[in-house]
Amino acid sequence: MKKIVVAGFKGRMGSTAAKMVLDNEDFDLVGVYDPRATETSLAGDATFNNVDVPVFTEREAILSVKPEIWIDFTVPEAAVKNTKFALEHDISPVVGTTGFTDNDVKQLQAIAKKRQVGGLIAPNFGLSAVLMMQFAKQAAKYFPDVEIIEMHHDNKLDAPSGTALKTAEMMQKERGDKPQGNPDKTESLPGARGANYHGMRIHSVRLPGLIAHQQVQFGAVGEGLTIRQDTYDRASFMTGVALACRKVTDHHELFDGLEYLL
Ligand SMILES: NC(=O)c1ccc[n+]([C@@H]2O[C@H](COP(=O)([O-])OP(=O)(O)OC[C@H]3O[C@@H](n4cnc5c(N)ncnc54)[C@H](O)[C@@H]3O)[C@@H](O)[C@H]2O)c1
Ligand SMILES: O=C(O)C1=N[C@H](C(=O)O)CCC1
Repeated sequence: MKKIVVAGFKGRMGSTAAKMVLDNEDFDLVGVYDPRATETSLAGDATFNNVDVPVFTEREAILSVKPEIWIDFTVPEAAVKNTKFALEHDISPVVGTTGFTDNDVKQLQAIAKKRQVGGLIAPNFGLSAVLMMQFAKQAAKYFPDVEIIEMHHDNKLDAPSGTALKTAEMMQKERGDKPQGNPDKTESLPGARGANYHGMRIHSVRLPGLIAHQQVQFGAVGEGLTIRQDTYDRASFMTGVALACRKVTDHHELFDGLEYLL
């Protein structure tokens, strides 16, 4: 049984992940962590089947339950520190928190390599999102003019989304740098044309009712192509999280994207 701790268990994704761990017979939920928690055990919480799992509000204390895997759905600033902490204690991180910079990822990968610990940081654990990114990369080779419209719930902290940034990075590898639109354009309202990633524009929509959605829209003379992905339920991320928990400990490096474990 894989001994797993979930950081951010009071949140939308952390609570879904903790339930997923409890629901899988090859996983053992040895602890949950969230500074926001006031209880000391999950016993008495029907959401988590009243199981007697210790609740931690201090990171160091988690070492007492000797986890092998650290699932993280927290906030960017905490997640970078949590991932470093996990790696330095030979715990394999499975991180879904978004907002990591390229530099954060590189530094964490260096720690993982040095300590020979396997792990994963993935901006999106949905299989449809992984495929959407791969299809977009493929299309960008032939259609370099593209804009990303990402749409999320209005409680989301980071913008653009981790998925949009990763999609743009993957497409940039195919299309390179290319300014788009009219070079003489003006913006009567600043930001009207969205964020600029190597010439590609990214637009972030935040609305109640949404979960996570993305449209990658390509345009060329006389034709267009739109690739769209929709997440209707956070449960959809759990197949990818469970897969990562089963596979990361077979590796000795920190991967940046679920596609490396599929
Ligand atoms: N990779 C994916 O597939 C995927 C899917 C959904 C969301 N996300 C990302 O997951 C993250 C969490 O999203 P959410 O909607 O669950 O947010 P949320 O606000 O509902 O939950 C975040 C939780 O983290 C806790 N937290 C804050 N600081 C912490 C710390 N130092 N240690 C432990 N916990 C801490 C908060 O108290 C809160 O309960 C976001 O970055 C989001 O973009 C990723
Ligand atoms: O709910 C969120 O926040 C999500 N964030 C991810 C991102 O930033 O790409 C994607 C899944 C949902």
